[in-house]
Amino acid sequence: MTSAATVSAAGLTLRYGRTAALDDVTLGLGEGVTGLLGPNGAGKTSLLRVLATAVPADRGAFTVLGHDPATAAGRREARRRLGYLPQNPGFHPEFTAFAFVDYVAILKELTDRGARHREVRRVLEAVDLTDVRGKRIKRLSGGMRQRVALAAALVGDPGVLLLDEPTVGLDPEQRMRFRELIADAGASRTVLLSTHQTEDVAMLCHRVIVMARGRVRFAGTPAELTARAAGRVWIGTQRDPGARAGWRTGLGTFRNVGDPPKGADLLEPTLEDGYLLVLDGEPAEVASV
Ligand SMILES: Nc1ncnc2c1ncn2[C@@H]1O[C@H](COP(=O)(O)OP(=O)(O)OP(=O)(O)O)[C@@H](O)[C@H]1O
Repeated sequence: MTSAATVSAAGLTLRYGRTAALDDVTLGLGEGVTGLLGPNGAGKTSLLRVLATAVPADRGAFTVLGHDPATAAGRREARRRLGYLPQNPGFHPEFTAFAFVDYVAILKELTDRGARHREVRRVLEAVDLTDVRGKRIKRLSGGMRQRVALAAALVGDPGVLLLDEPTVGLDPEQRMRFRELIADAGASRTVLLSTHQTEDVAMLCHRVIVMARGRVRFAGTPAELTARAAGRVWIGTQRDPGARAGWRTGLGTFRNVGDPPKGADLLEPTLEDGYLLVLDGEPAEVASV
């Protein structure tokens, strides 16, 4: 479903002292939801912060819907088209849901009070929070707070949404509900979704990017990532020496991922199996996203 890239990045590099949070990241995003997977410290938040224009990269360039944030005018245009849900949204707990989203709308330059309030009501409705819009944020559940943060990111109907681990801490039902909202948002936009949940990616995403140590290690479809583990997952009575990863299941057997022995009892791979193999020093395979 992707056609022309809506977000293109080339050679993005961001260093913190000796750590390369981003190391020569090149990618292209299109409409739909792209999942961003990677272990702790992989650089996911750094990538989202750079693309959100919250932090400038040390090297490299990118465009958002054709606008280049390297120039002041381009940055203003890019920011008008971006919605960003950061990892820790930093709510003021005394704000009501409405007041918080309204505050974000003011920051997004919606100066006409009537039009702004209509927009705030629209985005709160889109995330199903109309009934609690007058409640203080400190009185809302974690799932509701995440929806307030998503509403804030949706203000102004941005063409590009950057979501940093929005499903963390949600119970399965809330997570399902949140996935639906993200899928809706991705129907007509570009969404980049950072997550540790491989099920989020399997159930929701059109594309997936895997990062490790600041580099893109894989970019392709969820099916392509899962296919990386075809013929490489097997069941055994112990962790196999040929396994790159292996763990005891609830049934007491071992699920092994790696190089199976002859005659191994092979299992259908999951996206998580493919992800584990990509992380285990597999050669980088970067298709266009
Ligand atoms: N402000 C900072 N100062 C110093 N180092 C930083 C800073 N922000 C990030 N880093 C480092 O950059 C690297 C990438 O961090 P980043 O937060 O982007 O990873 P991540 O993939 O989002 O991790 P997580 O899954 O734990 O959120 C890590 O080594 C981290 O310690």
